[in-house]
Amino acid sequence: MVQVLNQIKDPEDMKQLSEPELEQLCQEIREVLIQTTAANGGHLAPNLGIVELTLALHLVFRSPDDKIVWDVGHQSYVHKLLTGRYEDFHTLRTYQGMAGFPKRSESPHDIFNTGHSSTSISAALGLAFARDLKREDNAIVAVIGDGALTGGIALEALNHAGNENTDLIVVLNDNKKSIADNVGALSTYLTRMRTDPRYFRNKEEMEDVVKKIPSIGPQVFKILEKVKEGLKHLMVPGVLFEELGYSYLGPIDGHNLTELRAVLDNARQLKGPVLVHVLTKKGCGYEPAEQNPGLFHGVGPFDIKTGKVHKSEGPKTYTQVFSDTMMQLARQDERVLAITAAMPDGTGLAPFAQAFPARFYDVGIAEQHAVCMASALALEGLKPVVAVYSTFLQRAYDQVFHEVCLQKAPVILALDRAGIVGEDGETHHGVYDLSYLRHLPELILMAPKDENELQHMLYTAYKQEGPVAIRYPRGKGQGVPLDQVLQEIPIGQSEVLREGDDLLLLAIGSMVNPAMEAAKQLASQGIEATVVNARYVKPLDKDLIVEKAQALGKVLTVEENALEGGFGSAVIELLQEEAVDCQVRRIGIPDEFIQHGASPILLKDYGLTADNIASVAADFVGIKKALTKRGNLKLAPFMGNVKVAFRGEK
Ligand SMILES: Cc1ncc(C[n+]2csc(CCOP(=O)(O)OP(=O)(O)O)c2C)c(N)n1
Ligand SMILES: CC(=O)[C@@H](O)[C@H](O)COP(=O)(O)O
Ligand SMILES: [Mg+2]
Repeated sequence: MVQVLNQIKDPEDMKQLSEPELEQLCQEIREVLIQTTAANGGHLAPNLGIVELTLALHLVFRSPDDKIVWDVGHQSYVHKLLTGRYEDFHTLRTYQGMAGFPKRSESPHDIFNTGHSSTSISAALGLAFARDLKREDNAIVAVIGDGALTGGIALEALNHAGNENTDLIVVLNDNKKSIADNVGALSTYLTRMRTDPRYFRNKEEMEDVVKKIPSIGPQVFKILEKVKEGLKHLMVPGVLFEELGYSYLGPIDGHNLTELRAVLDNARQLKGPVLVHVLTKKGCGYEPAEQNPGLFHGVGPFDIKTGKVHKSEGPKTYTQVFSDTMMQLARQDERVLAITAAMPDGTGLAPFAQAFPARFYDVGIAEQHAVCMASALALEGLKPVVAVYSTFLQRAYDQVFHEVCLQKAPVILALDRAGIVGEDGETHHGVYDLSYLRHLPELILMAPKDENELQHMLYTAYKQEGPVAIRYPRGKGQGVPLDQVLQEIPIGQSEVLREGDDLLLLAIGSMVNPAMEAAKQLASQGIEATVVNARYVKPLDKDLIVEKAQALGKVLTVEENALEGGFGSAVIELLQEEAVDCQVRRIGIPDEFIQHGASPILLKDYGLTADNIASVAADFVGIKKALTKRGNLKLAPFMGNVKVAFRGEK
């Protein structure tokens, strides 16, 4: 029963609470987190682990004047609950409800939008410089996880800030976990600090160390006396963060509110960059999440009592089929390697990692490095597959261009979560890859209509001697039978699924089956569509598209990608180059960001359904009939006839 949390309309309200009330608040927050994510899904374990730390931050600092930046932002639920959003929290991650990440539009306490990892220190440094330039006097705090700290941009900012004289606090939330176990030398270093008793010098030892510093020692000691409580947390000089220019406080027990408050209070008083190292337990307070923080990192609806995630029946996911095919290829060819940027489970590479540990690389949250490293491996004759979410490959665009395509390196980019991903929302939808990849020379770019085609495409990619990207959606496949023998799909060859005289429905990837459905609906209205599964965005099946467009005069392209520069754009460019006299309409994502919510709702919103394809197609063909009646069959020059339609627009 919530008694304290509902009284907190602003973090300042917490400052009146007694210690037992604060304890009660922590408990209530954990209950609300569990109940809400059990119903809606969400990032439970990261939030359970950061309850006391978030309370301490809001008790010590004065948000929003003091600015707290949450890295990734998946752990900002507690912050949301403490900043006046308890009443609406039940709408978390639902359509038109509260976002699962910080949003400036949602609250003045959300200082910087996040979702993609490792930006908090850069953002905080920018905020700190702005404060200095404006001669303001507020604290700036970046809260970053040990996983996010493996990201290149975090290290770039850490490097920069350490050499600057500006006041900035970096709170490192170290729970030893990224989504899976954290990786890398920094992570090993942090683990050593957690466990090696030499790092836990007591206060007396510290006093001795400081006093012994020639000439300045006693002075420094006097200053440190002022921050007495924090003194016992001061690390010996020489540790990494001190060397980088930070005053290091830690490691601190991240579940001890009193200690956290004392140390953060000290951090607030120190000048220059400060790093507060906080040790937390991911999933703290809910046994199933403590036992399996990976599963409860980002979890679907589950049963609170048993901790069992609600089963969703149905066919294998695209990810599972990708995973199985990788295993098959790896068994046949020892040159096949798998690379992930901190997502072994999400990308389906965990079984590969188990079976072929020597051929598996988890590079941390380092997409740029993953792609560049893959290029070098490929140039050495190996067969690297970088499995990455479409949205996160955006981080490595330049590596795809510079390291992979320019050198014609036969790297396979397996882009999972392409298209609308649902509840994670605008930062995570993978709706730009066709646009940001298709203009790169040398790259072959494909998208399967179903999971069976995915396995053949992966095999086809494996057979190539240049770079290939395959994009496929989040979630279940179509439930089609999977061929036992992998086959190459000729490069640039599309597939005619249905012949009709009234228009060409030209679809790519996840939109092929809705297009076929639409064709069936149209047939019942007397409209016969030719349906083509394009398969390749690059190279396009030029001859077939030109031939059909010329013959039918009307082309409706359908894609789960931004219209700007996407598949439909490629088709328009082709038809214009070939001076084909026809009309084109496109269905896809318009020039706006897509919010969060269940995927079927969002797909419907954007007209990415069989019903809407049928309705746009019927309208398209209807125009032709009207023109014919007026005896005006002559179509204007091609470009003038391009009509973009989405959301059933007439
Ligand atoms: C650029 C980018 N790559 C990958 C991800 C996926 N991702 C989200 S959270 C996360 C792990 C973060 O670990 P950490 O920062 O330690 O936070 P924790 O969940 O442990 O609190 C990953 C890999 C992402 N959000 N952004
Ligand atoms: C915060 C983050 O970026 C990931 O945890 C992401 O939410 C995972 O998404 P999937 O659930 O699609 O694996
Ligand atoms: Mg972590």
